[in-house]
Amino acid sequence: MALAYDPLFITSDKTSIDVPSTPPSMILTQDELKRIAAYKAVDFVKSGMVLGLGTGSTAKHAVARIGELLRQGKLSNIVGIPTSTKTQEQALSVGIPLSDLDAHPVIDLSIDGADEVDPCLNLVKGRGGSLLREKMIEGASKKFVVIVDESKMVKHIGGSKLALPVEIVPFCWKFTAEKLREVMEGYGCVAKLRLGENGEAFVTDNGNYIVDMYLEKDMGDLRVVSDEILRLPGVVEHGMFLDMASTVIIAGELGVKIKNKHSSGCC
Ligand SMILES: O=C(CO)[C@H](O)[C@H](O)COP(=O)(O)O
Repeated sequence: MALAYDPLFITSDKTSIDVPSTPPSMILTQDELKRIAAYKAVDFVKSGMVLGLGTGSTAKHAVARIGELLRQGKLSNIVGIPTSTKTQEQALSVGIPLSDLDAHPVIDLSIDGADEVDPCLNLVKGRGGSLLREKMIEGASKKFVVIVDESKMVKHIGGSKLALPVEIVPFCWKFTAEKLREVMEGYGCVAKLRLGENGEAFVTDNGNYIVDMYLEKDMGDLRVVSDEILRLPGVVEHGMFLDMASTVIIAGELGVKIKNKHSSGCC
């Protein structure tokens, strides 16, 4: 029997979604799934909150929704802390008052997308290039809600064909990229400087470069690998967000699934 898609259908942490033997009657695009996850996360937003505003094609739906609720008078007294200049522009365009971490060192709630999520809610982020500000802001948040479509769920982060991003200073970037490759050699690493649309090095909002680390093997102990990367002079930050997410909202063809950190069985 085909299952109809119901965006309000929410499974609990431990419930797995059964894959129907026939396709669902309503196929949603990846962007529609992202929007559903984003809207569900905005349900956590209350008037008076300081909010970390994420970056990317999923987070932009949350920013748009917060702006809409402010305009409708359903939310008030919100302060947004944007994780990129792009999000800053969007948030201003939809009427969200903005501030920064200096003025608001404690954030009530951050909402952002991710590139990969593992069963323990560890993340890879930064394929959009905003990993440093995202890690600073989301790390300062009492609650960090991650919004993804189901394609982002993986068994092990960093082990997919997509890269683990590392932000590095531009000074002698080849030297740092080579040191990174050496540290990650055991995982079959190819390190590539990220290029922008103009074919030049992609430059982050912080004036840095990004090296994308393509790994053939799963990383072992993520904390050990994280420490090894961060110890390298020239490295600013990497895209592994370990033990940071409080909740992950996953939108799939069969509905929305919410996973909480304390019931993931890992923490
Ligand atoms: O980390 C990020 C940007 O630095 C994004 O959150 C991540 O790349 C997911 O993006 P999208 O929602 O477009 O799939």
